[in-house]
Amino acid sequence: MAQKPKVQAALKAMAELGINEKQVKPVLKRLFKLFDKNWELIEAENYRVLIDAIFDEEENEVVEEKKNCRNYDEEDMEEEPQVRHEASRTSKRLHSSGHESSSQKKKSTNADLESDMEEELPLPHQRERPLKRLRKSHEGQVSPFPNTCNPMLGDTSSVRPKVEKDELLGTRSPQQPRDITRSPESRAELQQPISPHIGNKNKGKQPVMSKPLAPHGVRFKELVVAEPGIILLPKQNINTHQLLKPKDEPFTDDMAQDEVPIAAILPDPSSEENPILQDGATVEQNGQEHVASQEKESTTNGIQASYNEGNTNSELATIEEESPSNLEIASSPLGEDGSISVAPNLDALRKTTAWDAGGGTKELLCMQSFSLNGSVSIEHPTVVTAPQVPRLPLSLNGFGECREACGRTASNGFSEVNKEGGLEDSRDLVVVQQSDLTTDDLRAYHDINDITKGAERVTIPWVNEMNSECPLSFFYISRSLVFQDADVNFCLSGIGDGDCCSTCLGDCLSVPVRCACACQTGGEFAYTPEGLVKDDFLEECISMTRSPQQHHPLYCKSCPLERVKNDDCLEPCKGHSRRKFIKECWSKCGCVMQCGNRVVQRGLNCKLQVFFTSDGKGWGLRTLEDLPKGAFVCEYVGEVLTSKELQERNIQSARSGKRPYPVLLDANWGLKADLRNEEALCLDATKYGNVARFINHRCLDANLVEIPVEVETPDHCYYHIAFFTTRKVDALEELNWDYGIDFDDHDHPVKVFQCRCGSKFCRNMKRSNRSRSASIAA
Ligand SMILES: C[S@@+](CC[C@H](N)C(=O)[O-])C[C@H]1O[C@@H](n2cnc3c(N)ncnc32)[C@H](O)[C@@H]1O
Repeated sequence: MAQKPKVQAALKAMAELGINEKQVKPVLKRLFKLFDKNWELIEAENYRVLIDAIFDEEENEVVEEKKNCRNYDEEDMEEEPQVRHEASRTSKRLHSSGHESSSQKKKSTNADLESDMEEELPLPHQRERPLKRLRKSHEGQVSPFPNTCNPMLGDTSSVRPKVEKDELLGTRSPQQPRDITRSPESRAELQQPISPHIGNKNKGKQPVMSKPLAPHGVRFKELVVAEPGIILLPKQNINTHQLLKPKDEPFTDDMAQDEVPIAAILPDPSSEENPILQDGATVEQNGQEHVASQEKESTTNGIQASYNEGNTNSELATIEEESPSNLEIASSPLGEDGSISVAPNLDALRKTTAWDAGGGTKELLCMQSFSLNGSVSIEHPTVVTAPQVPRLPLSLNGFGECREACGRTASNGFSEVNKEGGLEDSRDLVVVQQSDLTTDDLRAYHDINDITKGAERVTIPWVNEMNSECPLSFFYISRSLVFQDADVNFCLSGIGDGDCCSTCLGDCLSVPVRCACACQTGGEFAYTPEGLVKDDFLEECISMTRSPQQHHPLYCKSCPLERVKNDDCLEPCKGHSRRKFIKECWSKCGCVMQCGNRVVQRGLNCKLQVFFTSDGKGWGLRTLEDLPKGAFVCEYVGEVLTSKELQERNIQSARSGKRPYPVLLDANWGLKADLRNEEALCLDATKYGNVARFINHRCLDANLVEIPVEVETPDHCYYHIAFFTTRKVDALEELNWDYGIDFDDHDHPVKVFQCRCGSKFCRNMKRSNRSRSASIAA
């Protein structure tokens, strides 16, 4: 009986979620036994386990009902099947909304819960499968499952979703988003497994870590509404990542644990030379001393300078001088989106902002300082202007939205506005496994008119003319965000005078004298006044990508990729493509946002469309307008991971069958001696990404080339990967880039997928041919 108050508390908590006692008690009882009477486990994270188990229970019931329904169908073929299915669903809802099913009745007649808990009864449905959904209740929130996303309707949590007539009749159009506003009961439907990607193995059935809130996670500042339209940003570390369950990703092929990220170049395996470097020197593949030292003179002075500067206390003084000012963040896609105040403080954390271009949600993330004793706190001002944006209801994976019914929201995945106009972050929401989402759910999740959910300057529709599949869910972000440990330092003090053009005015391109930023880009502006990459610059970038061996790849003395494997024996570096950088003007520059040397930072601006390819590559991206050669299309946006974090994800993904799909930011890896793991970065767009995650691979003659672009930091560790057209691209052509995969590398079996690029230079095809001829020869 000692548990009674706890039982009551649990029942109360569930009641607040709209789950009635009769549903809760038998589940609670089982958990109690399962966890050996350990209430802590049951209570953890606002009864997360309990909620999950209740959903599981419901799911089983749904399956049971479906089975019964099927049996019934067999007996009675007269009734129209779709109607029956929907009727079954309706009946499920009715059961859930208070009308007891016979099974529930049985359960509800159990003896008193407390006394039951003391008994050592066999557990009827003891599951080994751990949590299916994660939930964190929201303080002060009336109901986490509002039945409406219309803020004007107030709390309607007690109202059950009515079954629409067309839903009953199965007449809802396939493109019509279903009302994703559900009661907890109706959410049982979401748990029914789906297979958006046929052939996906292990569809998200791996366990979720039940360890709550381990110390990783994207740390976003919580947005708190002080008054409509004004958001305060209290300091808080939020472990969003932990709330995200692994989900099926759009990358459908197996990748080995030691997968090579797609930006890694792999030297010709026939080449014997893969020199191990000595004394910090990098050596090119033919054994000559590497040109890294020359490179350092020409390209890494800035790096060194910024590190040195960054480490001095005098920088703090500089920051203090500048602190009262509001600085425009030029990296905003719109430039004018907001300003930041640079406030000196001695926090261990450095924060910066990333926000959508729609003028709505601001996401903040914390970035660890690596150089200063103090830190620069870049806080976004209180300028969120979407007070009337509705709070999202229970959403599909915790981040979806009810756009159809509610109009456009400013959310791009990290926070959302509640009924009162308050912003909430994603941790308050239920996370549903990707594999649990039905096609209809996904259709509702993605705005068919804009997969970016308003995060970009332009809308990007998606279309599937091939089948009924929908893009899998992911968090659309328009700017890369640090996952956790990456030393990304958007520190104004880190930008030396030589790295910016503070004395410039207007448009740097319009004056004959090259500004400091141009000097950082090899002495010339990379862009034409029309905003295209200059032909010779572009050609060199293309050549470096297509023939990396001719451009002397860079070899790390101790490659971060190899280092993090924790092997006893450190493997030699496999080589990294040499790159040409573009340095754009930024906040310390005196020029205007429309300066011709600010292209990537102004964000995506082409008419694009996500579409389902007809040649077996899944989703792809195409242009809806003709694009000239050298045009900026988009950048590759994702989570910024360290090489170690990448390795951890690789290990996890090898276990789960899902993998990250990283692109290395390795352009300076061979240049900087003793690169720390936290400086060896990559972008992973698996969960958080932008439209670039839909761009498919094409061997060699791709119509896009990736060019490293530095905006906020000149250290070459973190930079933007921007895609530019390699030639004129016609409207409706699919966009593609060469992932740099070496399908021939047997040491690292990176058979990410069976390449269907269709290029006559296809490396995968060549390999298949070679192995075929080898087997014929044998
Ligand atoms: C970055 S995603 C591109 C978007 C992806 N097609 C989708 O449906 O979400 C990379 C994945 O797309 C598929 N893919 C990309 N290029 C391909 C190609 N040339 N041939 C076959 N599959 C390709 C592979 O499954 C690969 O793992």
